[in-house]
Amino acid sequence: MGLLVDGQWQDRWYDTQKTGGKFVRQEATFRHWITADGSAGPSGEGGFKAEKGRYHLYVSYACPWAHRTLIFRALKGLIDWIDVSVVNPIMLENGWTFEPGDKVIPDPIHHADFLHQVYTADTADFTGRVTVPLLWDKQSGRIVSNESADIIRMFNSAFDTQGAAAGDYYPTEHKQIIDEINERVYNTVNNGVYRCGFATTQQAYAEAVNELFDSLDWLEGILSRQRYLAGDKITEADWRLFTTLIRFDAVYHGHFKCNLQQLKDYPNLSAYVRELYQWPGVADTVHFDHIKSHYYRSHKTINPTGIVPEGPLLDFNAPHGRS
Ligand SMILES: N[C@@H](CCC(=O)N[C@@H](CS)C(=O)NCC(=O)O)C(=O)O
Repeated sequence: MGLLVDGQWQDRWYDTQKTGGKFVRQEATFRHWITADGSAGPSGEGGFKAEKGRYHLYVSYACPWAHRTLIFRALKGLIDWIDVSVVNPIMLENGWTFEPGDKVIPDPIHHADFLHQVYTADTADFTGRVTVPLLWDKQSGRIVSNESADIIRMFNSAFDTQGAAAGDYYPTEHKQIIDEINERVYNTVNNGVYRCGFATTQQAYAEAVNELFDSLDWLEGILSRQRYLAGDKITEADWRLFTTLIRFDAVYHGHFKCNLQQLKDYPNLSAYVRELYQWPGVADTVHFDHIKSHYYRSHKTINPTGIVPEGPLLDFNAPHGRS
């Protein structure tokens, strides 16, 4: 684990000393948008028009943020439009790599050994973390975005006039409620599990774990009254929650010490995760081999032996009963 400083790779773990043991995630750096006509989006510059075959997505199958983008690519029928490279799940002193391994898909554009080379191909003196997902424009030779929340919004609508699959996961009438849910889910659940796992003081961990389980109780309550988080239709808010929940019992409960309960202790949340897993196209985006080996083998400060546990045994194909 490391970062680029003036274009040079440095092997450094997250510094939590200045923040009282708390893990603080850095803001993404590249914030341009693909739009239907190439006009500028809500941030960044214009010039990124939605076109078949023009963009390339770099992901890790382990990463919950990258996972969102793979789900939207599948839901919106963009699999043949946007090619994907998949990094090796083990992230150590060189950060994300394309070291050959099961399900690793190499980089056909830069033939990179390391993901940081793709960042410096855009900005030679780049300073910052080298994260997935990363969306690359083959035409201009530039990074479009490394922010998953933006990338799923682009995939949701930018390609619609050119024949993407139907479905609007951020409908105008529900934007406000989706934004409100996203805000709490991001801070206390999506990033909350990392705040538990990467905390380096008891107090920082305790704060994060209590907020996480308060939010899971709140979400369980919502799902006991309605089918999806924003009402009777599935939205972006559900998919953003899903990528954390699907990893919960397998990695966050043990490895990140999110262990006041397991997901299976929440009847509504666990049935809901099964329903979303069984959604057409979604199971193909879930790879527990990469998920488990990434977390247990990459974070040496948390799991020095690198041993990957055999369990728990999970069956996301069991009937969900949420009709
Ligand atoms: N804001 C980013 C966060 C992405 C992110 O942190 N990805 C992790 C993998 S789960 C990563 O690549 N971490 C490498 C690092 O921080 O050095 C997004 O949502 O796209």
